[in-house]
Amino acid sequence: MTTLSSSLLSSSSSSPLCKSRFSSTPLLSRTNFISFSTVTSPAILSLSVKHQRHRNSLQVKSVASPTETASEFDEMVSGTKRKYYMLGGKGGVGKTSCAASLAVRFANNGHPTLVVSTDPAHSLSDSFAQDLTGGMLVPVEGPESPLFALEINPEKAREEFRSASQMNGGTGVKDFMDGMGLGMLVEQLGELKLGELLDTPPPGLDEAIAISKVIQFLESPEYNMFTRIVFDTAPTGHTLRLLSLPDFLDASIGKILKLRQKITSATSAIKSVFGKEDNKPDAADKLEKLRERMVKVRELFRDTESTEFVIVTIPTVMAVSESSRLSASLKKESVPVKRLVVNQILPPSSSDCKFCSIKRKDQMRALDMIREDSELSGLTLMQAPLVDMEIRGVPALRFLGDIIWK
Ligand SMILES: Nc1ncnc2c1ncn2[C@@H]1O[C@H](COP(=O)(O)OP(=O)(O)OP(=O)(O)O)[C@@H](O)[C@H]1O
Repeated sequence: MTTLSSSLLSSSSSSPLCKSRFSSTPLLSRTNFISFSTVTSPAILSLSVKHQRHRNSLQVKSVASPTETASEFDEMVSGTKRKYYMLGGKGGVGKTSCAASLAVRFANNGHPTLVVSTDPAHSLSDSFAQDLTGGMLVPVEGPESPLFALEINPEKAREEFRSASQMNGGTGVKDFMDGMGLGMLVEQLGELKLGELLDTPPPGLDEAIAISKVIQFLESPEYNMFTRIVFDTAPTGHTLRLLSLPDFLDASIGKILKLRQKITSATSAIKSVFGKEDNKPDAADKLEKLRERMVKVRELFRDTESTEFVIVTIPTVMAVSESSRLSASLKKESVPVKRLVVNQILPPSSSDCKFCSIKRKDQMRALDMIREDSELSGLTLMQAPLVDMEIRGVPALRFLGDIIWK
């Protein structure tokens, strides 16, 4: 266990691993960046070990001391029981890159893995440089064990949800009930505001539906081979709403089902007199299944045995503040959180331009904030350097994953 800020941000003697790709750019000309294209070994962060000052108690994984035996990743990768990793944080901090790199790392360590984007603004396809759209599982080429990716189309998933709910509260039932003089009863369905909810979905609804859709996939025998499921979730606000949504939806669907029961018993006598058939015999079943899946989503998020929420952040005051709030909210909702990934850290450099030295100081301040933050200081930190090119495709993700997930 070592300190974070000093070890990461102290200058290092020049290293063959750090080469500038910006030599023609005046602002960045004297800065050393981690270069994916020039680096062959992922052991970049060990460079900073000799510069660390033991200043605080933060646990920093990638600069592990020689006495440490089991790594964080050893813990994450061990066991064949299915585990879920949800990666979330502020918009643009690198959630997708970190989620995709973790999925590649699991697949390269023997786990058949599924990586799912539940962010309505998907970037998994961009990250893997492969078309993953279509709402179905797509095999990703490259890793040693099977890796599949899934981008859930939120609108399509919402439509399915809507049609399942309308089977009980839609115009078909209303017309029939109106015909029976019982329209008033059906109007109560309107008060549940489910239709409104689906017309202007609150942040989090798409994700709740997306995750329930994943559970639906995983229930089928053809997909039960997956032992690691990695979720690339939507930015913080959506995720927080998602946590309370399953309860809310569960309650709404529960009310609909109760009302349905009332309607059914009130009309069954009339139906038998008129000899009318119930033309949607499985509607309640479908809705009940949906409700059950929502309950599973809620349980999944709180299951310390199989699920972990990993917060991804960058070393800026704004991102750290948001991560702290996210951590507090997750704790309040009893969602298990153990690790914090700090992404885009400027790697050690022998010489700094003015821009970089200011940036470094800024990052140092943010890293100190993490160390002093009551919410974040208890988490194990995993660091990712800022690399000098966009992380796209399996080789680049593998490179990043080998650095972060140690
Ligand atoms: N460590 C890094 N070094 C260099 N570039 C990075 C790093 N991490 C992420 N990026 C780049 O930053 C951009 C945003 O990353 P990414 O899409 O992973 O973020 P995100 O948090 O998922 O974004 P959003 O909230 O919009 O979904 C991408 O272009 C990605 O390649």
